[in-house]
Amino acid sequence: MRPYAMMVNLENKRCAVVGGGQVAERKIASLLAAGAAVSVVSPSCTALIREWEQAGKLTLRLRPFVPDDVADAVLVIAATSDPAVNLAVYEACGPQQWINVADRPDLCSFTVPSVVERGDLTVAISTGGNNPGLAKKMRSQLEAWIGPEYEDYTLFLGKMRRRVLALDELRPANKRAILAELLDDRFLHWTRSGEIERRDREAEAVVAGWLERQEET
Ligand SMILES: C[C@@]1(CC(=O)O)C2=NC(=C\c3[nH]c(c(CCC(=O)O)c3CC(=O)O)Cc3[nH]c(c(CC(=O)O)c3CCC(=O)O)/C=C3\N/C(=C\2)[C@@H](CCC(=O)O)[C@]3(C)CC(=O)O)/[C@H]1CCC(=O)O
Ligand SMILES: NC(=O)c1ccc[n+]([C@@H]2O[C@H](COP(=O)([O-])OP(=O)(O)OC[C@H]3O[C@@H](n4cnc5c(N)ncnc54)[C@H](O)[C@@H]3O)[C@@H](O)[C@H]2O)c1
Repeated sequence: MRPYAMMVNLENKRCAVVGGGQVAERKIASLLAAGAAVSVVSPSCTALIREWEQAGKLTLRLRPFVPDDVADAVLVIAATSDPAVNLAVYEACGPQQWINVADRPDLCSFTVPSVVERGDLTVAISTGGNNPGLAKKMRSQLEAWIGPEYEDYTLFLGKMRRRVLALDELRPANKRAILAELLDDRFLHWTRSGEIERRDREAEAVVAGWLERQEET
């Protein structure tokens, strides 16, 4: 199996998590962050899952799993400590549901990567199930390299890209040249050092320079 990596919009999508331990908690945290409509079923759960329930962030059924619990979910995670229950969750799912079985990579129709998040910038690491510890280790190595400044830097590049693409008077080749120049490290450097006004001014100067050059030719 060769996986297909994609970014999924889970806003308001029904997601069922079976189990309420540490693994379920980690998976639930990322589902909630993605705006999913999460329901959890488990006879016991962590304090944080209980807090989420009390804050109205998810629905919680404090009892053992029954097959009907996953009937209307588009995405299902089986993360109990009982392999027989995890298998029963898998068997309760149809081929149209996305299923993750925490202790059975072979049954998963999707697995969860380790993720570096900097606002709209996402870097996902999967080892194809070979060693999740390696994915976690690489995440912390990448986090040291891709610092918090990348959140603002990504927004800056997004804003400039939209601005440049909307300039009807610019020829497509010149738009590409500006976008390439804006990716120069000096703009990252100014974001990192907090020289935001300078960065934005220099970016505008790049755009103005190409507009001028175009008029001359
Ligand atoms: C990345 C991450 C995402 C997340 O879960 O959010 C994730 N596991 C993480 C951590 C982690 N998991 C485990 C350890 C203990 C050390 C060890 O055993 O190695 C640690 C490290 C720790 O906790 O410190 C144990 C473990 N994991 C799986 C099995 C079953 C098996 O392999 O058979 C067992 C043995 C259970 C047992 O012993 O009973 C299976 C899966 N775990 C995956 C994802 C998928 C494959 C990802 C890939 O392609 O690499 C897959 C296939 C299914 C899935 O869960 O989607 C998250 C790091 C998040 C982060 O911090 O960045
Ligand atoms: N995929 C991963 O990332 C990963 C990482 C570590 C462990 N695991 C596997 O995931 C399993 C869960 O790990 P954990 O640390 O969260 O365990 P845990 O013991 O902290 O939690 C297990 C949870 O399962 C619930 N549970 C037990 N029987 C149930 C039932 N019949 N119906 C519903 N819920 C039930 C318990 O109430 C508990 O909340 C482990 O057994 C391990 O094999 C997977």
